[in-house]
Amino acid sequence: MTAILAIDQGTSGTKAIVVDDEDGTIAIAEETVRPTYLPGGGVEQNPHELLDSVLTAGRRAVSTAGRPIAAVALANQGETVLAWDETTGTPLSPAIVWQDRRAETICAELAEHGEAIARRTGLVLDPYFSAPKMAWLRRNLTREGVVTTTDTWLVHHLTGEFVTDAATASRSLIFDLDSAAWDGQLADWFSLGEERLPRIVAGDEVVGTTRAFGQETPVAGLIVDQQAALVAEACLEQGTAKCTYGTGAFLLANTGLAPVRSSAGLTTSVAWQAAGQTLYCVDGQVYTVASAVRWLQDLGLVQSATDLDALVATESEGVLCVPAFAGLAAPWWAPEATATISGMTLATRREHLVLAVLQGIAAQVTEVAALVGRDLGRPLGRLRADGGLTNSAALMQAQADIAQLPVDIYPNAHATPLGAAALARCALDPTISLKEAVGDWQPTTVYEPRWSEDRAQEFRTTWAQAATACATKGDHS
Ligand SMILES: O=P(O)(O)OC[C@H](O)CO
Repeated sequence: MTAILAIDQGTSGTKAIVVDDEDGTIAIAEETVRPTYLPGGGVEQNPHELLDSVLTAGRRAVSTAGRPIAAVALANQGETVLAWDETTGTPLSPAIVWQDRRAETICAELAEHGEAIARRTGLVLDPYFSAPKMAWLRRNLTREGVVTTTDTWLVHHLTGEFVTDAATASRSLIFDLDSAAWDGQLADWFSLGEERLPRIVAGDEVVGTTRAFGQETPVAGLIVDQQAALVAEACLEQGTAKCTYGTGAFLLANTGLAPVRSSAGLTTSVAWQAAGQTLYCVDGQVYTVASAVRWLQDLGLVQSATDLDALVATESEGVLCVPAFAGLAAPWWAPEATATISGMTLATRREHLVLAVLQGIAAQVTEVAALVGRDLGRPLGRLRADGGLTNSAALMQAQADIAQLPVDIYPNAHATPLGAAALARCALDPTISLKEAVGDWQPTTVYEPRWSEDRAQEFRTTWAQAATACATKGDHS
């Protein structure tokens, strides 16, 4: 019986679970964290709040589980950065969240290197990734201390080590995808050449030990949250794909041992490093999903995400939403794009707005899914889905309808921590394969497309035109 504490430090909250290889998930604790949205596209978090949430949720889960834990695993937001003092661990800046777009100026200045950066990193020169944010932070906030992604800081607090995992490093724009190592030339371009960068570790590596959750325990299973969900959903073979519907939606497809460069405007990253191998994935992003629902809540149109299905209209009556509340990612890469809702009349009710937002999210995921299929050389046959918003039948049905794909709902609300836990299990026992650590799963629900192909195609065409209009409206170049 081996119990693992797996912590998912996400944008809107931190979830800690204790998962046992015999009894499954035996304890869950969650802490909300609140990003601050600033004018000009800034999105920040209080680092103390992040650390407190990790410690509080982790300790509560361990205490509820009431049994010793063999390892602590940590999934992180991927591209969120902060400056901190390496001796004391004290934060020297707010955490600059992945949704923050203020590093756009940094990217614009490096435009002439855009192609070379894309070739070497598999990413697109966009403020979403961590290096532009690190450079922006250095220029505007502080030159003191080290500047890293949040995982490095959290793990330093737990273990005293200075590390990040290969998947997180691959989200930076200063990481060479083929050699899976930091790239000095790229770091120079971002004026980060003098920075002390963390040691890159594998997902199945024990990086140190912590006493933060009781007795001394190894820390292993470091990974980006999206990649962790890819592991949990057993997307272990080339060509398998999942979409997580959280703060944003992230569709990732495993491309195996080959870092396939997207010809379709998607990004390529390390999926995970384990058993001495580096696996890669291609991914597309919808920046605002739960954030878009939160916006509906803030306007008083819905009370909570659980209201969506009760309030949604059956037909949108021509109301169309492009939910680009924090710019548009793949394949538009338009950080300045803003959301639009069109087609409203005096007969438009909040139910239509709710449906339009849900359809807008599903349409954006659909465009990404189609491009993933292009990069894989064959269309996706089905879509595995996890994340809090898979609870909305209206969203999932819209997804199946618009994408014309069956959507398989992952049966567990904790895909991300489960993926990190699987890697930690492999770290504790290298004789276990990742496949064995993950196990099989059956969808709780399968949403089959109900729309005709023609209707889906017509909707996609209209929506894509609206998205392109949003993307070009924000383009001042
Ligand atoms: O915090 P989440 O779960 O919305 O995920 C954040 C993403 O990984 C950002 O790239």
